[in-house]
Amino acid sequence: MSEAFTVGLVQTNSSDVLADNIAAASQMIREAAGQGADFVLTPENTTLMSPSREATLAAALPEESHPAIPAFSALAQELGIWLLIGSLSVRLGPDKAANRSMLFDPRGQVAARYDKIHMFDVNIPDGQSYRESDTFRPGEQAVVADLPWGRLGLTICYDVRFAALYRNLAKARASFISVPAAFTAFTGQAHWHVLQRARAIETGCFVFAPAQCGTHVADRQTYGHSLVVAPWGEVLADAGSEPGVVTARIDPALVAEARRMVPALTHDRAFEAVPEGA
Ligand SMILES: O=C(O)CNC(=O)[C@H](CS)NC(=O)CCC(=O)C(=O)O
Repeated sequence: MSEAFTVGLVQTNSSDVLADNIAAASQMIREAAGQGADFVLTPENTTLMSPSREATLAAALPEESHPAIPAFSALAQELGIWLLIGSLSVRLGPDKAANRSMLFDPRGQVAARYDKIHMFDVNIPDGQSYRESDTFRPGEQAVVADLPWGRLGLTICYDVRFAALYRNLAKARASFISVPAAFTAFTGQAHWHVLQRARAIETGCFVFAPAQCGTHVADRQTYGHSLVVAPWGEVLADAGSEPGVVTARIDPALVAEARRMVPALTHDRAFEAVPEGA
C-alpha cells in the first residue's frame, strides 16, 4: 500500500481584498510546507469573503484571467507540494459564477476542479440570510482525483450535509475527502465536528476540512476548527478558532483497516420508502 504523508490545513480569516487574501494564504501555505506538509489545503472562499453579490461577481473572473490561479500554481511548483485551493469564485456567464475547488500538482498544473453541488440557501436563526444560488451555478458532477497516496474526493462546505455524495465518492474508491468550508459560527458550534466525523466514519475515508474563522465583512462570523479526521472517526488535528496552520501525519493503510473492522460500505442496499399498505 501507499506510504504515509503529511497533510497541512490552512485556516484563514479572509477579507474582501483579493490581494491581501492571496498574500495571507500564501504565507500560511509556506508555513505548512515548512512543517513538512506534502499536501496543503485552504478553505472555501480563500481569496474573497464577499459583502455582496455584486462584489462576488466583480471578483469572479474566468480561470484564464483569475489572478489567484497563477499565484497558487507557482507556489505549488516552488514548494513542490500538492495544493487544494478550497474555493475561488470563477466566472461562468454574465451573472453567474462557480464556487470552485482547484487542485494543483507539484508542477503547478491543475489536476482537478470541482464546482460546489449543494447551494447554501438558508436563513440562519442568528439573523443572517444566505442565497448562494443567486450568485453561483451549482456543479452537476462529483469529482475524484488521484494523489500519489490514494484517491481524493472533492466536496465543499454545505455539501457535508448530503451524505449520499460522500457515499458516492467512497464507492468511486476515494481514500481522502476534502471539505473546505466557510461554516457559519452559529451552525458550526452545533454541527461541524459531528458532521465531519460522521462523513469520515460512514465512508472509511480521511476527511480534510480547512475552514474560515473569525469575523468577516458584513459582520459574518465563521466557525474555524479546521479538522483532520481519521477513517475510524478520531480527530487528528483541530485548528481552534484563530487563523493558522495545522498538520497531521496520514497513514493511508488506516482506510482499509477501518473498512475491515466495519465493512458497511459493502453492505449498502438500494431501497425505497413506501407508505405502509401501499
Ligand atoms: O458564511 C459566510 O459568510 C460565507 N459562506 C459561504 O460562502 C458558504 C456559501 S454561502 N457557506 C456555506 O456553505 C456554509 C454552510 C453552513 O454553514 C452550514 O451548512 O451550516
